[in-house]
Amino acid sequence: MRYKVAVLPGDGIGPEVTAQATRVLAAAGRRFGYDFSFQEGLIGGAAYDATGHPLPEDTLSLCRESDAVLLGAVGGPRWDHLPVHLRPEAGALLPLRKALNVYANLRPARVFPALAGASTLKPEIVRGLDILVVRELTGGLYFGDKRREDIPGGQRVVETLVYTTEEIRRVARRAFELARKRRKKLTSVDKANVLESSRLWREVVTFCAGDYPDVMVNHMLVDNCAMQLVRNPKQFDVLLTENLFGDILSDQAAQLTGSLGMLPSASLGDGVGLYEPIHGSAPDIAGRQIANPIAAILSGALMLRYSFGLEEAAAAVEEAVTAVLDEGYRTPDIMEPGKTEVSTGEMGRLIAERVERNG
Ligand SMILES: NC(=O)c1ccc[n+]([C@@H]2O[C@H](COP(=O)([O-])OP(=O)(O)OC[C@H]3O[C@@H](n4cnc5c(N)ncnc54)[C@H](O)[C@@H]3O)[C@@H](O)[C@H]2O)c1
Ligand SMILES: CC(C)[C@H](C(=O)O)[C@@H](O)C(=O)O
Ligand SMILES: [Mg+2]
Repeated sequence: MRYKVAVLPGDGIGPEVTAQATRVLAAAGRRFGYDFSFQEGLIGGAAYDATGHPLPEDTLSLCRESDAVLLGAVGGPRWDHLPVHLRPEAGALLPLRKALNVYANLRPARVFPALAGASTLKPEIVRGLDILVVRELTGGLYFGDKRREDIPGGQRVVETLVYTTEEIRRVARRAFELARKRRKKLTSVDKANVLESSRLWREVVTFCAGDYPDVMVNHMLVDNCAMQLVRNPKQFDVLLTENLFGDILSDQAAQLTGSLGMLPSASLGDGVGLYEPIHGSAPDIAGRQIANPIAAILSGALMLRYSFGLEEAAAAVEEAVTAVLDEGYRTPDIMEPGKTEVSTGEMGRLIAERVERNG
């Protein structure tokens, strides 16, 4: 079987980590007898520099014609001065998510056994942690009308937060389905004490819950949730929330696992899936082969699972990550005394070799 994967390395550490993710996917293909063809496309600042636009039409067609998309990261200070429609984030990443209609963003935060001591929290608080953040990805403040206007004495900005019943329902149903396959607990996070959009969110989630009587549901205000995530994160199974809250809470959840460099994501709609680590282009460490490629590699595993249904291959990649961490190999962001520090490329090679040998 042949799968066509569009690879969009992007900016900063994006190319360094996607190179390791494709290396591991190729190894999984050799082991399990699948053929992955990787076709690269330009996105972000790299695309702007080469073509004058951060999301060239060619890239969009490549993604639409592929079976799945693997993205590194976009953005960086070099492009921050550009008008908003040409910036890597607002001009490329958000339009790509919208174009693929990937409204459900799955961000699993799992603490690998070897990394319970790498978190900044006490090991007993995070050991065994396994949370799935389900973030709505194509609505909310990110996509509402915005404008900036001059007023006497300064300026005035308007941002619009729009959600429809259907937008909430489709992501909620995905989250309930996922909760059903896990520990059957769903926490919906909102700001219903202030925001009208959150009141609708809560109503729709409550209505959907009627179809999933086996899933235990609770609602939590986002400020409390941020606190609970560091106080007692193991109370959570699936965390369902809107776009902006999900962005913030997932970076926070990532740190529970030891590093932002550990958290993968799958963005799913009804067509082509988009897979990306949740971290950004990390300009502070780019080009030095010290970035952690595990988030990108685990995003590849999510692609195997959710886009291709190759559960055995997905599990083999996750087991290989577990094994390599158990053997004591670490990139600098998760380094601890007595462990062996390796580069981005070495970490990718070790995981790929494991996958190919025995998972
Ligand atoms: N999906 C994306 O493309 C995406 C996501 C987030 C941020 N960004 C963009 O990236 C740029 C930088 O943003 P930022 O610095 O706020 O966030 P960031 O996620 O790039 O980095 C935050 C911190 O985490 C570290 N870090 C991130 N990934 C790492 C990895 N794999 N291994 C080791 N350390 C890692 C960085 O070195 C930095 O100290 C901005 O332009 C931002 O808009 C893009
Ligand atoms: C770069 C930015 C637009 C993006 C987001 O906020 O969605 C990023 O932070 C992420 O988490 O994927
Ligand atoms: Mg983010």
